[in-house]
Amino acid sequence: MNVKDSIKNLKGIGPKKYEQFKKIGVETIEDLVYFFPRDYEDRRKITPLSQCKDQEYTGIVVKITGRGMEELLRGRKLRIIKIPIEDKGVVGEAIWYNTSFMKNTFKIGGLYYLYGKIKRGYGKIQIITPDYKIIDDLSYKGQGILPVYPLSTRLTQKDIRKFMIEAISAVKGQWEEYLPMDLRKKYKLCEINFALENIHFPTNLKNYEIGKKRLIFDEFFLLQMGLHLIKAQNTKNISGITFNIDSRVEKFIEELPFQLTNAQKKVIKELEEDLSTGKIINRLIQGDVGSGKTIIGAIALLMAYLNGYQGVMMVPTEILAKQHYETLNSLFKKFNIKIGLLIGSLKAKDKKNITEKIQSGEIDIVIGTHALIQDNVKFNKIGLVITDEQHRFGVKQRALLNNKGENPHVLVMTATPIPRTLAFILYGDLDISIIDELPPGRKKVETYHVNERYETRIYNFIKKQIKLGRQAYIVCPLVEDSESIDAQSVITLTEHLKNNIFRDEKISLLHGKMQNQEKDVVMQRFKDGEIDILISTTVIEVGVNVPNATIMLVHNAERFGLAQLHQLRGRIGRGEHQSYCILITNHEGKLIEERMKTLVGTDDGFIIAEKDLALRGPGEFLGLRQHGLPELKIANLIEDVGILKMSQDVLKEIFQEGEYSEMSKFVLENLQEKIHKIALN
Ligand SMILES: Nc1ncnc2c1ncn2[C@@H]1O[C@H](COP(=O)(O)OP(=O)(O)OP(=O)(O)O)[C@@H](O)[C@H]1O
Repeated sequence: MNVKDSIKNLKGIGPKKYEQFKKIGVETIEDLVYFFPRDYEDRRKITPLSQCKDQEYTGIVVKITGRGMEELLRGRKLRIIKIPIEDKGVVGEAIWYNTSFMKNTFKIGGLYYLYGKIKRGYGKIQIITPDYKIIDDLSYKGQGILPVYPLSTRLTQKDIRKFMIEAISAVKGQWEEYLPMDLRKKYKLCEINFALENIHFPTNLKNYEIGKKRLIFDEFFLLQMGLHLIKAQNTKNISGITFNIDSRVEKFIEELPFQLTNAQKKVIKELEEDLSTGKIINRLIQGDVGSGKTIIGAIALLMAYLNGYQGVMMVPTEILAKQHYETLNSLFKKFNIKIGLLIGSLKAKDKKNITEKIQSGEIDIVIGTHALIQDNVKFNKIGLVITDEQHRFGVKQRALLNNKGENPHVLVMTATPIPRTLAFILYGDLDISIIDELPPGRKKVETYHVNERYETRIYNFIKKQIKLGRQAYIVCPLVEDSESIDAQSVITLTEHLKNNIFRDEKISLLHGKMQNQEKDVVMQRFKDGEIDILISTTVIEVGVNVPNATIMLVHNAERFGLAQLHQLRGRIGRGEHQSYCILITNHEGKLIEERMKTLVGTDDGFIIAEKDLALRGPGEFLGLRQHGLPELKIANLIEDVGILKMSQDVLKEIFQEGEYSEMSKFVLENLQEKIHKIALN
């Protein structure tokens, strides 16, 4: 038998069983062997019946001492089948429910191995619905370590175990090793056949660990190999638009009201190098909150413009789109650049007008939201696509925008630091630039974690700040009160504060349920200093830039993710004044305490992101179901970070002598199909 053969070749798999396996994605022997256990049962131990403990799962060796009895309970609905057992003079019962045939299954006087849950009480010892096996003599050593598979169809553990044993032995030794021996030795990775056998039926725990490590490695390695190949493909055959480095860019940078930080300079240099070589750039720019990503985007857009191409920037909210639109207009005052704003809330007539100008090339740079990816938006000559806050857009949306031109350059900007490990997997097809430095002169935001009892004191403090001319944000998790969620709401809190606390201050609210126009007016007034206190949901989370705001008060901080709180805190500390972030939690708990402590203790977004990821797991961390993470079968992004790093090292080593070295050819030839399956699906 071959690993590619259908599982129909296994004894006992008829059309019905086959259908069941198909449902869990298993059609070939290979699929089956790559269907990994979710857990194991240690069936090596045999406990004397007298020493079995209540509720314990264990194996026992017993003699069947008589015929089974059947009892009817609950108005004859429940049948209990009791089989008498005995071990060294101690007697007990094996129990089954509603399966009368069990009465006649056992040979009276026969010796059996039973594995199941023990129940003790009222002087009785019972073993509940155990697995059983007739054995020859008392020297029986148990069944070893048995796999427990995830069950979702009508297949039973017994079924899967049986077919697995058969499959593994049918293709024994046939799994092809793709890793060269010296690499395996260096990184202490076992041979693939050994790994696959020991992940299902480990001879001992050590071999299980060894096998598991190899398979986790494979999963990470193949995934990254796939991304590596996509990246190579993206850049190899298709040539990108070449942007000439224009001295006007240099001049523009010189005339900025501030000096670029070294980190910003480094990223600009990386961009210039990429853009002038004729390859297509696909680059992720990661920077912490307030690190100055907008100016990088602006410089890239300017380069496109000076080379005669249109540029586009897509952002996740209208507030942000408008803010960038204003920033770019003021930055590019000296140039004759036409900038357009395309957002969903424009009147149909204005939208039509803008799209026409985009198509005719009259508009050079477009800033917008999702409205940009509508079918009717066509570009004249697009050379650069920037998406801000990438992970709020799906991968598909990014592709739609990228496809609006002939291979435009792509820059992805994200303000939510993504832990390196995740970034490699989510954006493995992109080059990564990191801005790991804040503009000089920023004062560190002071962060405090308190409970509700401090509210009055905090409100007094806010009053003082407002007297000094500053502004404040107050964030709540809910828009309006909810019966099912016990948390502060924007509407109720605004009423309360207006009537009782801040009678003299100018106070306004902002939330996602308001009309776009209303939101704009409020935001604009806050920017202009006409509002002192803005009570808001997290609509202000990304990108909003009001340097005069110095207070961020978050109610029910326990309800937000760490990365999200860090983003909120990033709204302050953007000007010359000392800023304060106050996190009020309304529930207690060790985990809440630990999370708040992280925020109080550091303002490094990367450290916070790592911690958030570790505490909440990747799905929660990214906050979206469609987060683009591949489904991993055996590897765990948090627990197995060490192996992930190792797989990255191996990848480097394989390609260090070039794509066509003996080593990389060997690995690639053996892997083509697998890479496709894992990485490109
Ligand atoms: N090198 C610099 N020196 C001084 N100020 C700078 C520098 N670079 C950017 N800034 C200013 O810092 C502020 C924050 O920049 P920007 O809005 O680009 O941050 P960001 O990285 O987009 O942050 P966020 O993700 O929080 O919005 C802006 O007011 C910008 O003008």
